[in-house]
Amino acid sequence: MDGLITGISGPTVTAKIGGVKLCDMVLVGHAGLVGEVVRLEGEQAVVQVYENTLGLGVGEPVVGTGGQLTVTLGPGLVSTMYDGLQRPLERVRAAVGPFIRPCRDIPPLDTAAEWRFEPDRKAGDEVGAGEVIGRIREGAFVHLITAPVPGRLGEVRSGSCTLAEPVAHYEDGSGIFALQKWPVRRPRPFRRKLPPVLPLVTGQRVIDFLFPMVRGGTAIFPGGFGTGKTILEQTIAKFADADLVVYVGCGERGNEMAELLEEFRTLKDQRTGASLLSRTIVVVNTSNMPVAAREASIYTAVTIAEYYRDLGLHVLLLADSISRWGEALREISSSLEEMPGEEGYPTYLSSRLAAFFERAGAVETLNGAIGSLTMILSVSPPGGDFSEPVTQACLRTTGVFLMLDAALAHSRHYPAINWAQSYSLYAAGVTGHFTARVAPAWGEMQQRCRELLQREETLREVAEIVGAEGLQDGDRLLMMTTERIRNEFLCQNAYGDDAFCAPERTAAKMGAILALHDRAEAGLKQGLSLDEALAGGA
Ligand SMILES: Nc1ncnc2c1ncn2[C@@H]1O[C@H](COP(=O)(O)OP(=O)(O)OP(=O)(O)O)[C@@H](O)[C@H]1O
Repeated sequence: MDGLITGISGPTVTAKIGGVKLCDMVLVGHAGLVGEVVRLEGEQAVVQVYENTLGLGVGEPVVGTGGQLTVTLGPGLVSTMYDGLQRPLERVRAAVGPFIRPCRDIPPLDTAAEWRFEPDRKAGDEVGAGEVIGRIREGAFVHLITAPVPGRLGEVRSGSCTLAEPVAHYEDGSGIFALQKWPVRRPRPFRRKLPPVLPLVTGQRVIDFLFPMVRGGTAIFPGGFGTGKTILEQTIAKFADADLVVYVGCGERGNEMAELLEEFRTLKDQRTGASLLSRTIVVVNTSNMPVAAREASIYTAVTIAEYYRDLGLHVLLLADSISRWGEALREISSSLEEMPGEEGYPTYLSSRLAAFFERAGAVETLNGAIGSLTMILSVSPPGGDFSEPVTQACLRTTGVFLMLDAALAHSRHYPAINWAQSYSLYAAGVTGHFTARVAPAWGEMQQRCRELLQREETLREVAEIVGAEGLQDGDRLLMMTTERIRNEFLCQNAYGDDAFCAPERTAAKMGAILALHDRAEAGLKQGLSLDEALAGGA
């Protein structure tokens, strides 16, 4: 399966090569750049190259690998920062310096590191495909080492091992390794999908209280330039109630990713007290990296997330921003001279995004455990126009829509989530959970809060005409209460002690605001003036 480059157009390369299939991974040029076959016409293959093609020449070799683009999965993924092709960036920097260039000899997982293998099965046991034969502990996570094919075990090790050597052998001498490779475009299998009903606490009051997330759900927050997308993604990454966080920096600034890593190293996980990095995997494809590799980074990240989900964990995938992936699809599609769809995006944009969102969910794994993969993705609509194709395509498939409002951001109301336009399709189910477990009045308070904010919307128009003084005392009280809701409840400074708010405190805060409102309202009914009613109620 060797061929030759016949043409190059940016990241798209045509090659004369036989025996390759669609989506096969090929190595392009003398440098062995990683690419994927995206079109086949007889012996002519069109290859999408995920690395910088600068200096690549016609006539250079193209070598088929006989398989698809894969990720390597196993112990050692956690705390690592990868690029879209799963190169461990810190080890690459140590080897070749800060400017990454193709280097195939640095494996994604450190094959020299020692792990402790605890066998579940012994020599002579008959095992089925996918059956667990032992486990390796990586910090708080337990990796299940499974048999790739059915057979009888000839030898099973116990104790110290590296990823380079087999932890067990079949009777025919073939080895079973603790690491496995999985094609990124193929969703990992599970026994069955479960309805996502358990809340995912983010620690952001506006989300947990008004637009709750569930484990296994999907959320997007579109917002124009500077509306706080990155800060919101990072705050959720720090405080969300997930076992593991996979954070994808897709086409964003490199310095933001560097700061994030530095912060994660020093910050502690609320639940375990360990460093936040010990529950985080970062996949970066910063704005200066090849655009086409954004496609690879998204799929690499989701496959890693699925692998940890299959260990029975609640995994949260955060991507900032999904629009940069959309832009990459547009660029790739135009270099392939495909028929453009809306605004130049490929016609398959919606189906590609929908298939990606389908990989989220709560599942019963093949081993009978319950795991979930939740996705919270930021969207950067150009010019803050939410009618653009990527936002619209995401809207059709996501359960939570958090609209970041430029006007709120300009008035420094953060997180700038517009409470009138956003929604959560999971709210009904999750409210019951919070009502039963956190505060009996949760559902009722949520309802009242929504009503107050809605009534304020109407009153605001009246107040603009007659002035606040022209309003009746009852209406002025309502305006005062909603101002408190907005400033003290919906606003949350990501840099202070208030960055995380547990559901109990969220309920207490809302309870206090509503109690004050009720006392003052009762005072008004008894004929007190607003000032007297507020003083009496305070
Ligand atoms: N919760 C918050 N608390 C305090 N400040 C915030 C909060 N969210 C955002 N900000 C402020 O808003 C600024 C812009 O936020 P951020 O960089 O996340 O926006 P963005 O939407 O990702 O921008 P871009 O479109 O450039 O990627 C931050 O530098 C910060 O000062």
